[in-house]
Amino acid sequence: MPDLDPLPHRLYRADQVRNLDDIAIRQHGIPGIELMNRAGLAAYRLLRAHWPTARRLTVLAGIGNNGGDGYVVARLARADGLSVRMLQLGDAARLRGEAAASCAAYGDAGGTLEPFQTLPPDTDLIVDALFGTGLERPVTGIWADAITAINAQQAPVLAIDLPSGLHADTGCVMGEAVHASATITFIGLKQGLFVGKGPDYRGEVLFSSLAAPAAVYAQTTPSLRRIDWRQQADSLRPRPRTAHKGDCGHVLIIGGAPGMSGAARLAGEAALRAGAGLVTIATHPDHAAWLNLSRPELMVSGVAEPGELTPLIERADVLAIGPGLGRTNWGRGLWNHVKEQHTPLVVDADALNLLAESPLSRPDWVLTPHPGEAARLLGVSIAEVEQDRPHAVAEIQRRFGGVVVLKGAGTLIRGDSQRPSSVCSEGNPGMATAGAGDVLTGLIAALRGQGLDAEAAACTGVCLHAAAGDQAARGGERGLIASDLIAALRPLANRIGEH
Ligand SMILES: NC(=O)C1=CN([C@@H]2O[C@H](COP(=O)(O)OP(=O)(O)OC[C@H]3O[C@@H](n4cnc5c(N)ncnc54)[C@H](O)[C@@H]3O)[C@@H](O)[C@H]2O)[C@@H](O)CC1
Ligand SMILES: [K+]
Repeated sequence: MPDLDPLPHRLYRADQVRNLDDIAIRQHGIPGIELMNRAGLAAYRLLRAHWPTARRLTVLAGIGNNGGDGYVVARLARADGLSVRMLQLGDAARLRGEAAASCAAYGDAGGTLEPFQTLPPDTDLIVDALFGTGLERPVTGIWADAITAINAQQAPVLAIDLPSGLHADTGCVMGEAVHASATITFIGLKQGLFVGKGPDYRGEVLFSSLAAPAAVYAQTTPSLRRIDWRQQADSLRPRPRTAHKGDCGHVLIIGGAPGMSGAARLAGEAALRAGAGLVTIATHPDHAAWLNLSRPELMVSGVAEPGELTPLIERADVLAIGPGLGRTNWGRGLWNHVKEQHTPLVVDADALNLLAESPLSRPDWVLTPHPGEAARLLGVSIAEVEQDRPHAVAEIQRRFGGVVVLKGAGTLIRGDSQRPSSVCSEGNPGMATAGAGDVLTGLIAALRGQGLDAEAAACTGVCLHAAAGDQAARGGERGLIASDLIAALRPLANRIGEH
C-alpha cells in the first residue's frame, strides 16, 4: 500500500495528470476505485501522523472524484473510531463511477451524510474534498460559502489533491479558495501548487504516487520542472587550484543613471560574490569616481556616450545591462549599442522596458523581467501576466528568444522551448525589496562568465538568489535589504555549512 513519496521535481497540468491516471488504469490494470482507495488511505495515514490527537473530523465532499477520496478518508476514520461529520455539497444523486462507489462503501459501513449548512463548531480537523483537478469555473453560491466558512474557522485543514478553488494549472484563486494547512496530492504534482497563488494556499505539500509504476510517467513530458539550490548547486564546480582571475569571467555591468548608481553597484558586488574574476561597471560619469571608492574591488568607467563602451565590451566575457539604466537619452543610447553586440548578455530593468518599445529576438540572451516588465513586453496588464505565469514566460520566450526569467513568487525560467520551464520553489516575501533584482542580474552574469550556458546560469542564479534570500530571512523577512542577500552568497556558492 502506498505511503508518502519524496516530492518529485516533475510538475504537471490537470489534463496531464488525468492522462497519467488513465495510463495507470488502462495500461497497468490498476482499477480507478483502487487508485481512489489508495488516495484516501494515503490521506488518512497522513492525517493520523500529522494530527494524532484529532478525534473529531469534518469532511466536506463535492460530487466528483475529489469527493470520492473524501469518502474513503471518512470511512477509514470511522473504522478507527473517530467521530466523523460528512458534509455533502451538491446533489449526491449526481455522484458517478468511483465516487458513487466510494460514497456507497461509506454508507454500507454505517456512515451518514448531511447537507452542508454551517460547519460544526467542535471539530479538530477539516478535510477539504470539494474540488480537485476537475474545477472548471469560478466557485460561487453554497460552494463559496463553504470555502469561506472553512477559512474563517480555527481547526487545521487538510486539502485533498488541491486546495478547493485553486486552479490546478495556474495557481489562480477561482473566486474563493481553501487556505490549507497541508495538501496531499496524488499521482503527479499539480503545477498550480507552485505557481500563482498556490504557495499562499497549499500549506505543506505532500505527495503520494499511489504506487503508480514508473512506466506510467514515461510517455508524458512534465509541464514544469521544480528546481532548488540543493539540486542546482552541483553546476558550480570547485575552482581548479591553478585558477587565474581571467579564467573566472569578466563581467561588464552597464547601468546607473544619475540617482540610480546603487543598482549597478549591487549587481556588480553580487557578481563578485558569485565568483566572477573581474567586474567592471560602465556607468554615468557623474558618479563613476564615487562608485569606484565605495567598493574598491569593482572597476568603474564613466561612460558619457555609447561609443565609449566598445573597449570595455571587447574585454568582457559577459554583459549585463539594465540596473539603474533609466530611459533618458543616455540609457537609450547605451541600450541601442549593446543590443547589437554578440557577447553573452543579461537584460534587466529599464533595458527590458526599452526592448518592449522596439522588440527584438535573440537566441543567446537572458531576460529577467518582473511582472510589470513582463506585462510591457507582452503588451498586456500585470494581472494578465499573473493569471497564468507559465503561459506568460513561454510567450515572452517565444517572442524575444533566449532564456526568460519571470521573477516573483515562484520565479519561472523558460529556455529552449522543447524542454519544460523551471520553477524555483524557494525564496520568501522578504525578497520583495529594492535592489533584489539587481543582485539576481549580477549573479546570472557571473555564472554565465564562469562557463554555464544561458539556461543553466539562469536556473542556478535564481536558486542561489532564493537560497540567499531564505538565509537572510532567518533574521526576519520584514526589513530584509538587497545587501543582505549579497552577504549570504559566499557560503552558499561554496556549499559551506551544508549538511
Ligand atoms: N481515478 C482517478 O482519476 C483518480 C482521481 N482522483 C481524484 O479525483 C479528482 C478529480 O476528480 P474529478 O475529475 O471528478 O473532478 P473534481 O472532483 O475535482 O470535481 C469535478 C466536479 O465538480 C464540478 N465542478 C467543477 N467546478 C465547479 C464549480 N466551480 N462549482 C461547482 N461545481 C463545480 C464538476 O461539474 C464535477 O461534477 C482529483 O483531484 C483527485 O482528488 C484520485 O482519487 C486518484 C485517482
Ligand atoms: K480539495
